[in-house]
Amino acid sequence: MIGVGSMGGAILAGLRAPGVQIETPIAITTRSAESAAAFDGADDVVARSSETDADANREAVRGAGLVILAVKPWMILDVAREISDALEPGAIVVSVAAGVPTAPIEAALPAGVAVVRAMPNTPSLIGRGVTGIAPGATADAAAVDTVRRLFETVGTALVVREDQIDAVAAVSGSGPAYLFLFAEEMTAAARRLGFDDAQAEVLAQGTIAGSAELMARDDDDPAELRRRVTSPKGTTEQAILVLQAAGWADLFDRALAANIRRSEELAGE
Ligand SMILES: NC(=O)C1=CN([C@@H]2O[C@H](COP(=O)(O)OP(=O)(O)OC[C@H]3O[C@@H](n4cnc5c(N)ncnc54)[C@H](O)[C@@H]3O)[C@@H](O)[C@H]2O)C=CC1
Ligand SMILES: O=C(O)[C@@H]1CCC=N1
Repeated sequence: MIGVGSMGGAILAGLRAPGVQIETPIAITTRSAESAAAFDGADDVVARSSETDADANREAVRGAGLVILAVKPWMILDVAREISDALEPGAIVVSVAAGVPTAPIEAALPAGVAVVRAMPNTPSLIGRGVTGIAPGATADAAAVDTVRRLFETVGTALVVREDQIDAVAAVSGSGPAYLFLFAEEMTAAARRLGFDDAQAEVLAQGTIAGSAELMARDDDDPAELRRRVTSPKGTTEQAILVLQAAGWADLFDRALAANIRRSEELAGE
């Protein structure tokens, strides 16, 4: 894995969780020596720093059947070119970068290397990720299956067409941030109602976490779960009316469209 920041780190933590069966050691690189040193002593990870070792990325991919590129979108092509001559023939290269299509990555790599795009999210850290996977032109069904199984070890994986990956990023890739924003705002609103920080955290964040878990476990859809809270002529109804009057449906459409526009821009940067 090249790049072990927020997203790479979440995938790595999910892969290292007890019960996950994966061939080790996992070779990783980070930019700083300090973040690589955080893995000193681990017997399942070999970490290198690209800052202190110019060959770190090439060394990490040597002999690897599966390589995950988890650096920033604007660095993906440089890193692909950098590791190109060290890749095993037949290796699978997965890019989790937002925006960057498979075609330029394929062009930066040797023929015979399969490129697959994946759009994961940070709940992969706790084995609850959602990942969209799309093969590039060079990836066959076996390569897609390998990548799907990899991401299934850290959550749920969905194979989509590449032209749907930006939309996956807008919904599930970025999705955790929308929920955390909701949690921030609800906690702040609870504080403004007079609760102290600890109380506001329990009331707001405990409710969001419990509701998410209920939605995950209950077969009923969110509309039905909401109905069960919203007594006719009750209190919830009044709050929902205020929220809906703010134009939520349109707001979500506009937010997701802005997200997709940024992916399209990233493709050209
Ligand atoms: N953060 C998220 O929730 C998601 C991020 N992504 C994608 O994941 C990628 C990484 O994003 P984040 O993890 O958020 O960024 P980040 O900044 O937290 O992590 C980037 C990592 O790349 C490393 N790095 C930088 N230059 C390097 C080099 N030359 N060689 C080796 N490692 C190098 C850094 O040390 C760091 O570990 C992006 O392409 C992003 O679009 C995709 C889905 C969700
Ligand atoms: O914000 C970003 O660009 C990345 C892609 C999806 C989630 N985080």
